Amino acid sequence: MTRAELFSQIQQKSSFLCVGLDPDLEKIPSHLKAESDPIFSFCREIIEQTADFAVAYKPNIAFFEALGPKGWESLQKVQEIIPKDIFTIADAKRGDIGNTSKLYAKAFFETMDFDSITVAPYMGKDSVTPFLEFENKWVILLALTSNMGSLDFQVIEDKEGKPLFLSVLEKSQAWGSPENLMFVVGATRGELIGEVRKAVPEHFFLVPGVGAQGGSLSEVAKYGMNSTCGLLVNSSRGIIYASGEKDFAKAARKEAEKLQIEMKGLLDLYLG
Ligand SMILES: O=c1ccn([C@@H]2O[C@H](COP(=O)(O)O)[C@@H](O)[C@H]2O)c(=O)[nH]1
Repeated sequence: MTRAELFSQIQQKSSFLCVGLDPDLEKIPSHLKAESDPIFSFCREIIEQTADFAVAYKPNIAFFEALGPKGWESLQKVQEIIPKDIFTIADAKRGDIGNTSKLYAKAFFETMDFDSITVAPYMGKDSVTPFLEFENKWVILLALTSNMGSLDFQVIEDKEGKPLFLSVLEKSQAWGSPENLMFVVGATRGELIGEVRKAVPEHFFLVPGVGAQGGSLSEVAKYGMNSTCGLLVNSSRGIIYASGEKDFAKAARKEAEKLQIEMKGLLDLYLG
């Protein structure tokens, strides 16, 4: 999917919502456990009920691979039923020496057909560029993450006072372009989102951390929105576990709709 197509989806749906698919066998409603593939059934119902409001889905690979071969099978099935006009993100946080990254890229872009993958920048250029060699596919590079531990390394300043996350943004911009490179920026990072936006005015951000982690959607839009929205805001637990009962998918729909309504207001406010 191109950046223009993504923005067009955002405009059509008045939404920049990414629904996170983090299906945990211990949390899904118990009636689904009688199904042959409970994880797939859970995700399918969530997707069916939220697709009107979502411009992206982000399966977190950990929740699938933890289940072994069966989990990979569920993941492949989930990826295949996501409507083709909706952007897909494999939240896998990969990255290794070039030779190995190439195979990670093949796994998620060819064996499976995800539009994008999250990648850790720590191993540098040769660990990231193999993912960027695939046409119409995206790398979403970790820049300033939503967790407390992001303060351990990402904000450490160099001799000139520049924090590490800004060095990551500046350096990596040369590896790709706003057409194939996005950045992960946590919703919990408040005003720092504005610093990231200054460094990379054109690129899309994947923003996890609203909902269960308490990040503010209005702050994200205030500091992070650009003229083509430039934001995919993710909520996982806040949507998919809105209810643990038989009505879980309807409850997920309500939560997704609430976020979409708030997003429409923000798009109207900032983009007119
Ligand atoms: O900085 C990051 C990067 C990735 N994540 C992932 O996003 C979702 C968030 O889930 P919630 O339930 O909405 O908190 C989850 O898959 C994380 O692994 C992140 O939270 N922060």
